[in-house]
Amino acid sequence: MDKVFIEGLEVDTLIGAYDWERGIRQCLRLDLTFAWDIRPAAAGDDLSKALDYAAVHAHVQQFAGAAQFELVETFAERLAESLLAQFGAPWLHLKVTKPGANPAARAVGVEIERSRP
Ligand SMILES: Nc1nc2c(c(=O)[nH]1)N=C([C@H](O)[C@@H](O)CO)CN2
Repeated sequence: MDKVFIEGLEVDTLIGAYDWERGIRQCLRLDLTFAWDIRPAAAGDDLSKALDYAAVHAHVQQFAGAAQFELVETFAERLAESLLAQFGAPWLHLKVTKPGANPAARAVGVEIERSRP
């Protein structure tokens, strides 16, 4: 299956399990890959048949703006559900990185693959 991807998308959200994190917003970096047959869009040079990565970006920003999760796991799981339902892709891979969460590491986070039920 073909893929449509967005790499290194940065969003601000309320995220964290510790008390000091509940009153601030932090950056998460997202790498998203969707399974998507690009041939119909390419055949007609037609955005309406493409998985519009600008629309995906807007959806992710709105989601992150409203989210208040403690764990990156919850953020990833709920965002994956929301994206699959909204855009109708059959499958996605999502990596959520929380930069700076662990000063001893370059980055920490989670990586998931989910399919549309
Ligand atoms: N597996 C996880 N471990 C931790 C998380 C998390 O979301 N998933 N979160 C924290 C804290 O919020 C930390 O990021 C603060 O720097 C600790 N461990």
